Amino acid sequence: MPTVSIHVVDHPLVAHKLTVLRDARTDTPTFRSLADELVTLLAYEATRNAQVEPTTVRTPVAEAAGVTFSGPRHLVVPVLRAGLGMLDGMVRLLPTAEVGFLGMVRNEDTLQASTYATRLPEHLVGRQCYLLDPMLATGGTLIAAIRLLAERGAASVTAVCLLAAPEGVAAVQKALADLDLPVAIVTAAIDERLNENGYIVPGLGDAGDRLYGTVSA
Ligand SMILES: O=P(O)(O)OC[C@H]1O[C@H](OP(=O)(O)OP(=O)(O)O)[C@H](O)[C@@H]1O
Ligand SMILES: O=c1cc[nH]c(=O)[nH]1
Ligand SMILES: [Mg+2]
Repeated sequence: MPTVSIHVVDHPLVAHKLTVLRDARTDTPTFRSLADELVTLLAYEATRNAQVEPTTVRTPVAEAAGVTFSGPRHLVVPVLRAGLGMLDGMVRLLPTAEVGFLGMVRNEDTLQASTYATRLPEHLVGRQCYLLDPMLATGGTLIAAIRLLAERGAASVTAVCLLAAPEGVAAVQKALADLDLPVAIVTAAIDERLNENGYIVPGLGDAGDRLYGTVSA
């Protein structure tokens, strides 16, 4: 089994929301709330392998068999800045998760990612981790973020991305083939390609700018 598995969520609600998100006419407030809704739908798929153990509860009528989360608390890590726009949508489904932060930025000339902030637990042994980053373009950002979580002992890493480029998916699979923990990418779509500026085509533009109303130089 490859270390990195890819899950494209095929659902009309996801496809509809993504279409409006892509639309250049969609304003920032609408973009933000749609991204939030879309993440919650992706989170449903991303948490499919959440560890649970059997338990029982007493209903008003009888004893019922059920499950409860097991193992150490989940860790949710938005990759600043744009990943912050995905945090509420994710923790809506995982309210008991701990939240860590990674600040990363891609140099738009070299397309190399660098890390400017790290606020994570030192040890992640046994913990299921969820990385939030809307755009998987060249893959440089995600590769560095996943490696960092793996080095700290994460039991698994699931990256939730709104959009991915085929080049980025291939780069992540190649770069992380040596890892011995399960890595998954859950996304709403894999687009056609990257353009000469490293942007996803057709994509949705710069996710951070569209979420926060800024304009890239
Ligand atoms: O796959 P890659 O080629 O590494 O590119 C993807 C990264 O680029 C964007 O972040 P950006 O650097 O624009 O930072 P921002 O979130 O602060 O806008 C995006 O949110 C990803 O983190
Ligand atoms: O298409 C892209 C590529 C990188 N970052 C973005 O925000 N959009
Ligand atoms: Mg940006």
